[in-house]
Amino acid sequence: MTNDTTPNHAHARAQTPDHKAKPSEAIRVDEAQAFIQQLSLPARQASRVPLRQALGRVVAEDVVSPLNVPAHDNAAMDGYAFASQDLQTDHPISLTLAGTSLAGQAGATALVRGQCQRIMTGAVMPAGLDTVVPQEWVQRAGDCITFPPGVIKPGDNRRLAGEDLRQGGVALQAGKILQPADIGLLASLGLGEVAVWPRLRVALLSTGNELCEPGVALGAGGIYDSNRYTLFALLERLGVEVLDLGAVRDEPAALRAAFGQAIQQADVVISSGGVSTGEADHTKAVMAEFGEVLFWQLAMRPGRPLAVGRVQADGHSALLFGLPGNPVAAMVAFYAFVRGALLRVSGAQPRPLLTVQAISPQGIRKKPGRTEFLRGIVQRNAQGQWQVELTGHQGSGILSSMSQANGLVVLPHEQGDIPPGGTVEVWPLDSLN
Ligand SMILES: Nc1nc2c(c(=O)[nH]1)N[C@H]1C(S)=C(S)[C@@H](COP(=O)(O)OP(=O)(O)OC[C@H]3O[C@@H](n4cnc5c(N)ncnc54)[C@H](O)[C@@H]3O)O[C@H]1N2
Ligand code: MOO
Repeated sequence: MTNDTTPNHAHARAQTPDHKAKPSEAIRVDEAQAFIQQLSLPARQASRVPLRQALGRVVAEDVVSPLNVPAHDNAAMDGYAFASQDLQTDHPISLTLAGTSLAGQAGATALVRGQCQRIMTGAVMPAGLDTVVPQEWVQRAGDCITFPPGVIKPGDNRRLAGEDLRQGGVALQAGKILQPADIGLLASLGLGEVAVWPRLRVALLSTGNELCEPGVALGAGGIYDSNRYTLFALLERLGVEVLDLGAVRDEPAALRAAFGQAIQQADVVISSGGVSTGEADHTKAVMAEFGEVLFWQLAMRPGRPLAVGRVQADGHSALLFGLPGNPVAAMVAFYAFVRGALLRVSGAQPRPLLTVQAISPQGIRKKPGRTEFLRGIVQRNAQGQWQVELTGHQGSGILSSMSQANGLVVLPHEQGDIPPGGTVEVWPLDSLN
């Protein structure tokens, strides 16, 4: 990493009033991400929740397995259990039936060589027996069962105690975002509760005098506030607790009251609008009153302006993300900077985003020197390869192109034009939490 990419440098440069920032001075996306990566929240208190309320929550401490799963060696097939020494012959194997073991019964008494036990899937293996021959393989005449040599190896069709989870081992690591399989895994350990971090509280507001609430007649010069609805949905899908503080007029007193309330009530404050260079904007000045806020001009499209900082009100501290007002820019900035940060400060150690390398049949014009995010539909072509088609007009106010898309094409900073048939990286949006 050169000096150019250190967070400190990003910090210093971001202090420059953004209306003076020339495009060449804009901050790189990876530089901004690295800065955001080191923002943190004060320590929070974990609590235990019942499994049915744990989906999507973040595990606060390693879960150590209190028992072996399965608890006993058991049969993986319906058939006959026997001792593998009985396989040491080139002749058909003949065994004498001693009894029956069903799932849910305690282990049967020990058997000896030459004996076998009728056994059902999941039943505890009788002591001394280590192999199961499936019933399809045997011929049975009264108490005698026979099967050919060579079809079964020692240990076949037997599940070992602890082969899924070993007592004393870490079954789930702190930082895991609980998925359906994890909930089942905790249940398989007999645990009814799990320690999780509290849900992150995120206050959401939009700024601008033009904003009207959906459901109300649109005033002259007005637009409906869509950002608060997309952002609310993005946050809800992420599993955080959202405090919707509404649309705030671009007036210092109103902004001061709204940001003050947001900071006091939430871990993270997310606003949209007012972070660029507009004449009427008081948003940036008010944000700056609450703490150390950086007003970035980013080398990206869409989503050039972004405010990031740590703010305080009444002794309560919060992180602040001021997203650009244009609807697509606000969403792209959320995906590029906010989503990962929210997961991280909520205690999660998320796995890296799954991305797709897709062919773009159409060429794409791209200037090196900025990261571009384009909306596209990614699907398999007739040859079974991933292929992406852009969803029309890519202006940062064209929310319909985002609505049609199932992925974001990410063209990195240094990238130049993509020739027809070139390969691009796509972030699949539909599969995200
Ligand atoms: N001279 C310059 N002008 C602009 C620049 C620049 O660098 N120099 N940057 C442009 C870019 S890029 C963006 S993005 C916008 C961002 O500006 P703001 O964050 O200050 O946002 P606003 O000016 O408040 O609004 C921009 C645009 O978005 C609409 N908007 C705002 N909030 C909402 C909402 N909640 N729901 C739907 N739409 C919203 C607003 O009406 C404007 O049309 O600035 C460019 N200008
Ligand atoms: O953030 Mo702006 O164009 O990049 O909409």
